[in-house]
Amino acid sequence: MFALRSIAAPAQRQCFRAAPRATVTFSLHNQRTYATQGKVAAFTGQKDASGNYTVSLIEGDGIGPEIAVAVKDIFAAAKTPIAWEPINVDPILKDGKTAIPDAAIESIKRNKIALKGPLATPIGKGHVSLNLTLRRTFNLFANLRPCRSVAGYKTPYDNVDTVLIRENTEGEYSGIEHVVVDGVVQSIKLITREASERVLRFAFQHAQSIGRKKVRVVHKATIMKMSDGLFLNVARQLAKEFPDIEFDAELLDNTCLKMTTDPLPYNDKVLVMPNLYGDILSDMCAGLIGGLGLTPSGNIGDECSIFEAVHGSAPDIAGKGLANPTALLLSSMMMLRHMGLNDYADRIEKAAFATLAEGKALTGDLGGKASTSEFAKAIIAKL
Ligand SMILES: NC(=O)C1=CN([C@@H]2O[C@H](COP(=O)(O)OP(=O)(O)OC[C@H]3O[C@@H](n4cnc5c(N)ncnc54)[C@H](O)[C@@H]3O)[C@@H](O)[C@H]2O)C=CC1
Ligand SMILES: O=C(O)CCC(=O)C(=O)O
Ligand SMILES: [Mg+2]
Repeated sequence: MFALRSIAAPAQRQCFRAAPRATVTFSLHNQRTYATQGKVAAFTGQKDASGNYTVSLIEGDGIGPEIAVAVKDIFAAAKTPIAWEPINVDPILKDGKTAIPDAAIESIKRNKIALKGPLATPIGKGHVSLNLTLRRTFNLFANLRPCRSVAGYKTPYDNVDTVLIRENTEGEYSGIEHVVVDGVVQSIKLITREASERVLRFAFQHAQSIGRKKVRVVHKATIMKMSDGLFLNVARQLAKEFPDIEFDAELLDNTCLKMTTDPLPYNDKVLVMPNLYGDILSDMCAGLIGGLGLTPSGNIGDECSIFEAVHGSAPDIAGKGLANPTALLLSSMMMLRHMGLNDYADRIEKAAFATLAEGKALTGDLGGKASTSEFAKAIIAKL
């Protein structure tokens, strides 16, 4: 996909991978974590004449096509009633702004649902992030990012089970930047009552539906008194509508300290926060359980939803068959549950967790030697 991009190519970046660790077994099966309940509108896609739902598929950049093949193979082996509709989201310019091609927009609008591999973003000059463009185009206001320890894969923290919800359409990612004078630039963090209220409402509803009794806003209203202050005040007001949910708030830096010291007190909460904080905290949470190869996400909107891993295109390992497809696979499990295909999700997820727990066919990020496709085949063998 890179080669086709007219606007710019992303720079390679130096990254690190989680160190391999020994494995132990413990059990952790709270499938409600990987659900999307609390959504404002239910999935309304229709089956075709063969009984399949059509899902728009963006394979993405870097490791995207490799992990997408793994998910497609597993879905085919599980006879999941999904017909994939591959779409091309190479950016176009509309009125001087980065936009998604019309055919891709129509596909997602028609199907109401998409699975997406990572899309790379150029640093500095070049097109606006296509990930953000997709979220804004379809008004995918809530980015749900659950993060759960993988049974059998030992990290410094056992039984992590965090649920993070990130405002997904504005905040620090509004993309409103300009040069004031040479050497001085301004970037506007836009926070609106409307977008804050809809993501906060989603957070309270999601907490109710997954049986969590606490919602916590993560913020920096001490510094960004007006913008984060508005987000926090809207949350305080909204909390009155949910008397069964305990509401509180925590400063972002303190949250980072506490989560990396002991994440377990966060297992009974839903965390909700402005855009950038959620972006950073969700990668941090991934680090608690074994890395970005393991954490899924859903971009939830009223009319359609797009499911994707938390991670990016991983240029350091792309094209080598090394990528861990678990994060995209778990994202597709969230997608299946969102579509009401819970039995398929349960079955595939069980096979995936059994493969991870067994530890014989792990990818390199988890200390194993298996390729992406060998890992996928091991899951298929357990279906
Ligand atoms: N939602 C999306 O599509 C996202 C896109 N990006 C884009 O991805 C590109 C690369 O960004 P980076 O900062 O390198 O972050 P990254 O998430 O692509 O990679 C960070 C580190 O995690 C490892 N990693 C990520 N996914 C993995 C997997 N499935 N299996 C094994 N290891 C994995 C990578 O090898 C790398 O060492 C950038 O252009 C960025 O804009 C970044 C994050 C999210
Ligand atoms: O769009 C990008 O380039 C990065 C997005 C990102 O980091 C995320 O969605 O977590
Ligand atoms: Mg990110």
